[in-house]
Amino acid sequence: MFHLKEVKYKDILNIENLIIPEYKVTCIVGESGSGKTTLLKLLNKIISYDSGEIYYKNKPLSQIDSIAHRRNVVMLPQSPAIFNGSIKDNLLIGLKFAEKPIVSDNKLTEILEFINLNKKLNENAQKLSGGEKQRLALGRILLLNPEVFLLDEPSSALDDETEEIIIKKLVEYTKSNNKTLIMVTHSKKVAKDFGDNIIEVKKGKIIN
Ligand SMILES: Nc1ncnc2c1ncn2[C@@H]1O[C@H](COP(=O)(O)OP(=O)(O)OP(=O)(O)O)[C@@H](O)[C@H]1O
Repeated sequence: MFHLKEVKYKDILNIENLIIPEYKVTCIVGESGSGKTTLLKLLNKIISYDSGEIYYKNKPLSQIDSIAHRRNVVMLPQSPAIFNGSIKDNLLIGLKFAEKPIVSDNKLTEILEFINLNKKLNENAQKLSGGEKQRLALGRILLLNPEVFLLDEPSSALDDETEEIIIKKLVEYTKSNNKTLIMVTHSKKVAKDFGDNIIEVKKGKIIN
Protein backbone atom coordinates (compact mmCIF):
# COMPACT_ATOMS: atom_id res chain seq x y z
CA MET A 1 0.00 0.00 0.00
CA PHE A 2 2.71 2.46 1.10
CA HIS A 3 6.31 1.93 0.10
CA LEU A 4 8.95 4.35 1.38
CA LYS A 5 12.34 4.38 -0.31
CA GLU A 6 15.29 6.42 0.98
CA VAL A 7 12.92 8.96 2.49
CA LYS A 8 14.48 11.86 4.36
CA TYR A 9 12.67 14.64 6.19
CA LYS A 10 14.86 17.33 7.80
CA ASP A 11 17.01 15.61 10.40
CA ILE A 12 13.85 14.09 11.88
CA LEU A 13 13.26 11.01 9.70
CA ASN A 14 15.56 8.88 7.59
CA ILE A 15 13.84 5.76 6.29
CA GLU A 16 15.72 3.45 3.95
CA ASN A 17 13.01 1.02 2.99
CA LEU A 18 9.60 0.50 4.54
CA ILE A 19 6.52 -1.29 3.25
CA ILE A 20 3.16 -0.82 4.95
CA PRO A 21 0.75 -3.52 3.76
CA GLU A 22 -2.81 -3.04 2.54
CA TYR A 23 -5.79 -4.41 4.51
CA LYS A 24 -3.68 -4.93 7.63
CA VAL A 25 -3.32 -3.32 11.03
CA THR A 26 0.08 -1.70 11.34
CA CYS A 27 1.13 -0.36 14.73
CA ILE A 28 3.85 2.27 14.99
CA VAL A 29 5.69 2.31 18.30
CA GLY A 30 8.73 4.14 19.63
CA GLU A 31 9.82 6.58 22.28
CA SER A 32 8.54 10.13 22.50
CA GLY A 33 10.07 12.39 19.86
CA SER A 34 11.28 9.48 17.69
CA GLY A 35 9.33 10.64 14.63
CA LYS A 36 6.05 8.66 14.67
CA THR A 37 3.72 11.61 14.11
CA THR A 38 6.05 12.97 11.44
CA LEU A 39 5.80 9.62 9.62
CA LEU A 40 1.98 9.78 9.67
CA LYS A 41 2.07 13.37 8.38
CA LEU A 42 4.29 12.32 5.47
CA LEU A 43 1.89 9.48 4.60
CA ASN A 44 -1.01 11.95 4.68
CA LYS A 45 0.85 14.53 2.52
CA ILE A 46 0.53 17.14 5.26
CA ILE A 47 4.29 17.60 4.95
CA SER A 48 6.60 16.75 2.05
CA TYR A 49 9.78 14.71 2.22
CA ASP A 50 13.08 16.34 1.20
CA SER A 51 14.35 13.36 -0.79
CA GLY A 52 13.51 9.78 -1.71
CA GLU A 53 10.01 8.70 -2.62
CA ILE A 54 6.85 7.44 -1.01
CA TYR A 55 4.60 5.29 -3.18
CA TYR A 56 0.89 4.88 -2.50
CA LYS A 57 -0.49 1.94 -4.46
CA ASN A 58 2.65 2.07 -6.62
CA LYS A 59 2.18 5.74 -7.50
CA PRO A 60 4.66 8.35 -6.23
CA LEU A 61 2.99 10.56 -3.64
CA SER A 62 4.66 13.55 -5.29
CA GLN A 63 2.41 12.92 -8.31
CA ILE A 64 -0.84 12.60 -6.36
CA ASP A 65 -2.94 15.67 -5.59
CA SER A 66 -2.92 16.32 -1.82
CA ILE A 67 -6.66 16.91 -1.50
CA ALA A 68 -7.49 13.80 -3.53
CA HIS A 69 -5.02 11.80 -1.43
CA ARG A 70 -6.62 12.96 1.80
CA ARG A 71 -9.99 11.66 0.66
CA ASN A 72 -8.52 8.15 0.54
CA VAL A 73 -6.16 8.46 3.46
CA VAL A 74 -7.55 10.17 6.55
CA MET A 75 -5.52 11.15 9.61
CA LEU A 76 -6.78 11.50 13.16
CA PRO A 77 -4.33 13.78 14.98
CA GLN A 78 -3.23 13.29 18.57
CA SER A 79 -5.36 16.19 19.83
CA PRO A 80 -8.24 16.49 17.38
CA ALA A 81 -10.31 19.68 17.29
CA ILE A 82 -13.81 19.61 18.75
CA PHE A 83 -15.85 22.52 17.46
CA ASN A 84 -18.50 24.56 19.27
CA GLY A 85 -21.83 22.91 18.65
CA SER A 86 -23.55 19.60 19.17
CA ILE A 87 -22.24 16.07 18.88
CA LYS A 88 -24.13 15.83 15.60
CA ASP A 89 -22.46 19.01 14.26
CA ASN A 90 -19.08 17.59 15.17
CA LEU A 91 -19.77 14.28 13.47
CA LEU A 92 -21.01 15.94 10.28
CA ILE A 93 -18.26 18.54 9.96
CA GLY A 94 -15.82 16.08 8.39
CA LEU A 95 -18.35 15.16 5.71
CA LYS A 96 -19.00 18.86 5.03
CA PHE A 97 -15.29 19.62 4.63
CA ALA A 98 -14.91 16.61 2.34
CA GLU A 99 -17.99 17.73 0.38
CA LYS A 100 -19.58 14.32 0.92
CA PRO A 101 -23.32 13.79 1.38
CA ILE A 102 -24.76 14.24 4.86
CA VAL A 103 -25.97 11.02 6.51
CA SER A 104 -29.12 10.24 8.50
CA ASP A 105 -29.44 10.55 12.27
CA ASN A 106 -29.82 6.76 12.40
CA LYS A 107 -26.38 6.36 10.87
CA LEU A 108 -24.97 8.91 13.34
CA THR A 109 -26.53 7.03 16.25
CA GLU A 110 -24.92 3.83 14.96
CA ILE A 111 -21.56 5.62 14.98
CA LEU A 112 -22.12 6.74 18.59
CA GLU A 113 -22.75 3.12 19.52
CA PHE A 114 -19.63 2.04 17.68
CA ILE A 115 -17.48 4.48 19.63
CA ASN A 116 -19.23 3.64 22.91
CA LEU A 117 -20.46 7.18 23.40
CA ASN A 118 -23.65 7.00 25.38
CA LYS A 119 -24.88 10.53 24.58
CA LYS A 120 -27.58 12.19 22.50
CA LEU A 121 -26.80 13.72 19.12
CA ASN A 122 -27.99 17.16 20.23
CA GLU A 123 -25.78 17.36 23.34
CA ASN A 124 -23.07 20.01 23.53
CA ALA A 125 -19.79 18.47 22.36
CA GLN A 126 -17.69 20.89 24.41
CA LYS A 127 -19.04 19.34 27.60
CA LEU A 128 -17.62 15.91 26.80
CA SER A 129 -14.61 14.54 28.69
CA GLY A 130 -11.21 14.26 27.00
CA GLY A 131 -11.69 10.57 26.25
CA GLU A 132 -15.24 11.17 24.95
CA LYS A 133 -13.98 13.94 22.66
CA GLN A 134 -11.28 11.60 21.37
CA ARG A 135 -13.92 8.98 20.53
CA LEU A 136 -16.15 11.60 18.92
CA ALA A 137 -13.28 12.63 16.63
CA LEU A 138 -12.80 8.97 15.75
CA GLY A 139 -16.50 8.74 14.87
CA ARG A 140 -16.09 11.76 12.62
CA ILE A 141 -13.41 10.10 10.52
CA LEU A 142 -15.20 6.73 10.44
CA LEU A 143 -18.04 8.51 8.64
CA LEU A 144 -15.61 9.58 5.93
CA ASN A 145 -15.16 5.94 4.96
CA PRO A 146 -11.58 6.27 3.64
CA GLU A 147 -9.35 3.46 2.36
CA VAL A 148 -6.71 4.11 5.00
CA PHE A 149 -6.97 5.34 8.59
CA LEU A 150 -3.90 7.01 10.07
CA LEU A 151 -4.53 7.24 13.79
CA ASP A 152 -2.15 9.06 16.12
CA GLU A 153 -2.57 7.57 19.59
CA PRO A 154 -6.35 7.14 19.18
CA SER A 155 -6.75 5.69 22.65
CA SER A 156 -4.35 7.85 24.67
CA ALA A 157 -7.15 9.44 26.72
CA LEU A 158 -9.05 6.19 27.32
CA ASP A 159 -8.94 3.82 30.28
CA ASP A 160 -7.58 0.33 29.56
CA GLU A 161 -11.01 -1.27 29.30
CA THR A 162 -12.45 1.32 26.88
CA GLU A 163 -9.21 1.25 24.90
CA GLU A 164 -9.50 -2.51 24.47
CA ILE A 165 -13.17 -2.26 23.37
CA ILE A 166 -12.60 0.55 20.86
CA ILE A 167 -9.41 -0.83 19.33
CA LYS A 168 -10.97 -4.27 19.02
CA LYS A 169 -13.95 -2.81 17.16
CA LEU A 170 -11.69 -0.74 14.93
CA VAL A 171 -9.63 -3.78 14.03
CA GLU A 172 -12.75 -5.84 13.27
CA TYR A 173 -14.12 -2.99 11.16
CA THR A 174 -10.81 -2.74 9.27
CA LYS A 175 -10.76 -6.45 8.48
CA SER A 176 -14.39 -6.82 7.51
CA ASN A 177 -14.46 -3.71 5.31
CA ASN A 178 -11.11 -4.12 3.52
CA LYS A 179 -9.61 -1.05 5.14
CA THR A 180 -6.03 -0.39 6.14
CA LEU A 181 -5.29 0.79 9.67
CA ILE A 182 -2.01 2.48 10.57
CA MET A 183 -1.92 3.45 14.19
CA VAL A 184 0.63 5.07 16.47
CA THR A 185 0.36 3.60 19.93
CA HIS A 186 2.29 3.95 23.17
CA SER A 187 0.78 0.67 24.30
CA LYS A 188 2.98 -2.38 23.72
CA LYS A 189 -0.08 -4.50 24.60
CA VAL A 190 -2.22 -2.92 21.86
CA ALA A 191 0.61 -3.39 19.35
CA LYS A 192 1.16 -7.01 20.36
CA ASP A 193 -2.52 -7.96 20.54
CA PHE A 194 -3.79 -6.16 17.45
CA GLY A 195 -0.89 -5.33 15.12
CA ASP A 196 -0.41 -7.61 12.11
CA ASN A 197 2.71 -5.60 11.57
CA ILE A 198 4.72 -3.57 14.11
CA ILE A 199 7.05 -0.75 13.10
CA GLU A 200 9.44 0.62 15.69
CA VAL A 201 10.85 4.09 15.15
CA LYS A 202 14.00 5.15 16.99
CA LYS A 203 15.60 8.54 16.47
CA GLY A 204 14.01 8.85 13.03
CA LYS A 205 14.97 5.37 11.82
CA ILE A 206 13.02 2.16 11.52
CA ILE A 207 14.70 -0.42 13.69
CA ASN A 208 12.89 -3.72 13.18
N1 LIG B 1 7.63 21.18 12.41
C1 LIG B 1 8.72 20.76 13.06
N2 LIG B 1 9.87 21.47 12.99
C2 LIG B 1 10.96 21.06 13.65
N3 LIG B 1 10.99 19.95 14.42
C3 LIG B 1 9.89 19.23 14.52
C4 LIG B 1 8.69 19.58 13.85
N4 LIG B 1 7.74 18.65 14.14
C5 LIG B 1 8.34 17.77 14.96
N5 LIG B 1 9.62 18.10 15.19
C6 LIG B 1 10.60 17.34 15.99
O1 LIG B 1 10.76 16.09 15.37
C7 LIG B 1 10.91 15.05 16.32
C8 LIG B 1 9.86 13.99 16.07
O2 LIG B 1 8.58 14.51 16.39
P1 LIG B 1 7.27 13.61 16.31
O3 LIG B 1 6.12 14.47 16.71
O4 LIG B 1 7.22 12.96 14.99
O5 LIG B 1 7.58 12.52 17.43
P2 LIG B 1 6.67 11.38 18.03
O6 LIG B 1 7.45 10.12 17.93
O7 LIG B 1 5.33 11.39 17.40
O8 LIG B 1 6.56 11.82 19.56
P3 LIG B 1 5.39 11.64 20.66
O9 LIG B 1 5.30 10.17 20.97
O10 LIG B 1 5.90 12.43 21.82
O11 LIG B 1 4.13 12.21 20.08
C9 LIG B 1 10.81 15.73 17.67
O12 LIG B 1 12.13 15.95 18.15
C10 LIG B 1 10.11 17.04 17.39
O13 LIG B 1 10.52 18.03 18.29
